[in-house]
Amino acid sequence: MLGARGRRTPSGTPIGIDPSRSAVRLTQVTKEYGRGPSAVVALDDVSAGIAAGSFTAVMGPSGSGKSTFLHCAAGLDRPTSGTVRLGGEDLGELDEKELTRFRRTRIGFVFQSFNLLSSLTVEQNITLPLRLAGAGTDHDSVRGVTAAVGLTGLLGRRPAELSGGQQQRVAIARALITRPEVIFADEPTGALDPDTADDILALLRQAVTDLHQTVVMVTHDPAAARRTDRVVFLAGGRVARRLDAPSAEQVKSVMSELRRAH
Ligand SMILES: Nc1ncnc2c1ncn2[C@@H]1O[C@H](COP(=O)(O)OP(=O)(O)OP(=O)(O)O)[C@@H](O)[C@H]1O
Repeated sequence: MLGARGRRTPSGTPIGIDPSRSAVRLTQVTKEYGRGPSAVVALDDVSAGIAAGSFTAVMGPSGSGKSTFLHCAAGLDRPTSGTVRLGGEDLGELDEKELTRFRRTRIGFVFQSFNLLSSLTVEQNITLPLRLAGAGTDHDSVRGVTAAVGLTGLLGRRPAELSGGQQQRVAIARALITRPEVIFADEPTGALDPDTADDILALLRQAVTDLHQTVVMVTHDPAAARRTDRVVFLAGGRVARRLDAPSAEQVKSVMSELRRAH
């Protein structure tokens, strides 16, 4: 059901999530931009695991390393040192071509700005990852995914003929179509009004609960973080706190603490 929060064990772990099985694991990841005195350490010896089948938010003050974390975890950027394992694969061992193929077939992305191709129809946008991966289009799964995200009847439209919320639904359908091991979302509700944002969060929750996907989302919004199973807080490029089954109030309070401290 849309918007349903997963049931939890007494310890707070959502039922269905196996915390011992990481979909993504970062081990001692450091990422430096630039060299010498002007070098910036965006991630500083970060170790973190994302449980398979969980919905995780990454939060932290501006400049704390959230985007860098997401980019390194998703193989969009390479750490300066440390390892990232996703679905049993050490991303550092893949060359550029293998990494590109890995991203296309095993990872889904959702961005704040939707990143749809304006000249393609909704259906063509959704099936693009399959075509890029050289896979055939399975019409049943396209119908299944478009129905799940509420886009039935809009497949022939172009992005400019859709609302922001509908465009983000297309982006989520496009991320789901390959049944990736992990979906990474960078501020997916940042450009949407609160009601539409809530619908999109419900959809991401549904992908976790009903489709058993793993979703990792960077957000600034405590109301969005409240919908997740766990929040990983970064501060100064390090993991500062973790919060399971977070309430918006708890998230706000940790965020104020971290802003004061950094
Ligand atoms: N390409 C880059 N070159 C140099 N420094 C960078 C680069 N990208 C990020 N940084 C720096 O790395 C640090 C972490 O940046 P990052 O974008 O990961 O933080 P963030 O938490 O996502 O920030 P925000 O919430 O403002 O988007 C910041 O100090 C930033 O200025």
